Amino acid sequence: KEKVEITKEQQALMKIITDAYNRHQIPQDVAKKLLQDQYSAEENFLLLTEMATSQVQVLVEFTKNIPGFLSLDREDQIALLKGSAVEAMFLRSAQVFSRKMPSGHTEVLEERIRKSGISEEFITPMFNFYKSIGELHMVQEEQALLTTVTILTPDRPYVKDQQAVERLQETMLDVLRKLCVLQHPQEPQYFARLLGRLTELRTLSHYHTEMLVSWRMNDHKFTPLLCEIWDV
Ligand SMILES: Cc1cc(OCc2c(-c3c(Cl)cncc3Cl)noc2C(C)C)ccc1-c1ccc2c(C(=O)O)cn(C)c2c1
Repeated sequence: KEKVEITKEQQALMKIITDAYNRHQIPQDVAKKLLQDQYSAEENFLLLTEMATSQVQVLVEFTKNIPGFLSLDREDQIALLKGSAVEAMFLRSAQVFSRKMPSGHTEVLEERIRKSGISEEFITPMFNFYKSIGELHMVQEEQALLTTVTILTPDRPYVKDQQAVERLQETMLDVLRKLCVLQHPQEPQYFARLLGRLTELRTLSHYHTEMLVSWRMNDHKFTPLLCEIWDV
């Protein structure tokens, strides 16, 4: 039985990424708006759009703290952010649901998502994903590393130097694999289950493109930042 050991530099890498992940969160005043009492589909859409915009800003700041990311080709950095934003946001909102936010927030957030003009065919897989993430009971280091692995996916559209991204992603995957073995010794398949969620994320991301199209058709407006990152 090989002894799994996280090296000193892997420990340091994990600390940088986890601290950055915890430091960059949606500001409380934005999150609090979820509790205001208007519940129309319009109001819900506007609130969620504000959450998404704030979340993208948080994501950009977090990504800058991934060791090696800023050394990548500038255009590749943009391509990675555009290509992974939706998946990173699904991961984050899933973790918000599984973390059980302050009393009532989770229910309110679920209610607003269910009543924001998203068709049932997308709501079901979305909440199934939230549930499957919750069942993993990830520690915060695993959450931060899984988000980092998602951002560092080499085969996003328009990435030129895929090898450079692959090298960074492999570094993160190695730490995540060891962490899973150490955190879940009784579950040798845990790391494989985590990576399975990344496949589920890709499917959700395709659904999301259709969600955007149907919102557009109903003349819903997005913010400039979301238009840029989602090409809407
Ligand atoms: C919960 C949500 C939704 C959201 O996007 C909302 C949307 C989505 C969509 C959908 Cl519904 C579900 N998952 C992912 C997407 Cl990206 N698709 O389009 C939109 C808008 C443009 C209508 C963006 C961000 C959060 C979010 C994330 C983190 C936190 C957080 C914390 O970290 O402490 C506290 N709060 C209240 C959070 C809210």
